Amino acid sequence: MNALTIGSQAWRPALTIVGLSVMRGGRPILNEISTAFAEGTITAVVGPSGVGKTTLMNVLNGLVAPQAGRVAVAGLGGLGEPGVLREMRRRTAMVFQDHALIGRLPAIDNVLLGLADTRHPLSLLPWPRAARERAALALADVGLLSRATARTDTLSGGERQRVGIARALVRAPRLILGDEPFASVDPVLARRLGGELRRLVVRDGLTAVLVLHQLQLARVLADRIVGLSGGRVAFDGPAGAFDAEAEAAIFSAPAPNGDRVLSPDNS
Ligand SMILES: Nc1ncnc2c1ncn2[C@@H]1O[C@H](COP(=O)(O)OP(=O)(O)OP(=O)(O)O)[C@@H](O)[C@H]1O
Repeated sequence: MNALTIGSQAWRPALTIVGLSVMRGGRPILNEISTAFAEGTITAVVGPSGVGKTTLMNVLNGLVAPQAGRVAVAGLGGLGEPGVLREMRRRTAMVFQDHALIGRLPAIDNVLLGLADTRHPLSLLPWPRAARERAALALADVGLLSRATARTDTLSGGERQRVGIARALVRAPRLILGDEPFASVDPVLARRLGGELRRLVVRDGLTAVLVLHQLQLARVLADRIVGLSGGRVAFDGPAGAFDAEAEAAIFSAPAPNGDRVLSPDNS
């Protein structure tokens, strides 16, 4: 795959999307989208409500099949080709705003649930030592090792968010997909957690694609912003170039029902 340029830097694309079109409920949602996501970077996907951000994430994790176009995974091939989706899922971790953690379990046991697909679903055996060590390392990566044995429902909102991120990281993913991962925490904490995630993305050369509503967060956290409007890519460039004009072009476009769309940070 060709190098992906962000600003003046060239990156190795991990995922490349070419001519992607998706229909939902008989309506075209995404129209001939082409873009790429690079290793060692965070890409923020932004755009008005209903534009198709979650739909795009669902195409990337294979939950929604496109009507046209191709998603190519570096070193593997197209998502529709035999075995590629399975391997892609193995390499992918999802980060949610609500991690659906089990409150009565210690934090480390919630992290171990990230490895659930590595053993028999009905296994009653204790987790092997190697798995517990991986979980402890993931908790250390998010600065929460000291709370490993604390019941999850005694942790703060930010600490629970870190447990959720550790549960994603314990899978040793190459790709992190997040749909509004910081929507349930305040902007200051969102920035801090985002910064921690960013450090790991850079350290391990991961590829992160995050749907973000908070544009200020997208600007400081992401290397690159992909802005969707009217089913198309209306902005695709370095986060630093996502200026007021770019924001207005995306969020002032008429919504399908004719309403004007307000920018999320100003509404
Ligand atoms: N299963 C479905 N069946 C029919 N239409 C759907 C389905 N899922 C999504 N849609 C429609 O596709 C469009 C895009 O939805 P999507 O959830 O991708 O938007 P979004 O940009 O993530 O919105 P938001 O920011 O509000 O979460 C919406 O009009 C939605 O109603």
